[in-house]
Amino acid sequence: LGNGVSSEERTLAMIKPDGVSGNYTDEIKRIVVEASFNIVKEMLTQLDKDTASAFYDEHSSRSFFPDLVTYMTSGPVLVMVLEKRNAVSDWRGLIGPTDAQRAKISHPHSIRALCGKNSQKNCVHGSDSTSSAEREIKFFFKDFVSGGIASQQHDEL
Ligand SMILES: Nc1ncnc2c1ncn2[C@@H]1O[C@H](COP(=O)(O)OP(=O)(O)OP(=O)(O)O)[C@@H](O)[C@H]1O
Repeated sequence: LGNGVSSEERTLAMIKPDGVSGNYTDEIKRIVVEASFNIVKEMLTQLDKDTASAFYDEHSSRSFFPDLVTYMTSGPVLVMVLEKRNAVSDWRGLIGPTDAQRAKISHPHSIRALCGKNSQKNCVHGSDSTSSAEREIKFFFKDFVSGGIASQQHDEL
């Protein structure tokens, strides 16, 4: 098209504290690259309580929320922006179901089957829709324009 618009889609992926501390980062990144995702941003960061709570705000009324925040702040996480066609659903497919115990049975080749432990310690995160992806990418990478026209951030000058 020549106007910078691409048909690529972006999603936010995160290797959660158990994945990073369990040394699964290299293996997960190998799976990401083999599945033809382009890693366009990455950041190793330690979430504090406010940041983890804000990220999972939609679950704030759930009984597991305090434990979820404790888990997500228990060590560094690796946040990545992944790009390919159908990135959101393809990444959700690769990570498998939320409950890693179930993943081991129903999706034995999924990432959560590989490195998750249960319904909380499930090793990785993936945006569940294109609108969540856009929100989550902005959450971690404020200046990063999601959705294809990433090269035009300076034209307000
Ligand atoms: N029943 C539960 N008990 C404990 N923790 C849970 C439970 N359900 C979900 N969680 C935790 O909260 C996170 C968010 O839950 P959600 O239902 O959005 O799952 P998900 O979309 O598969 O996971 P994520 O949003 O992290 O990719 C889960 O990934 C998990 O860490």
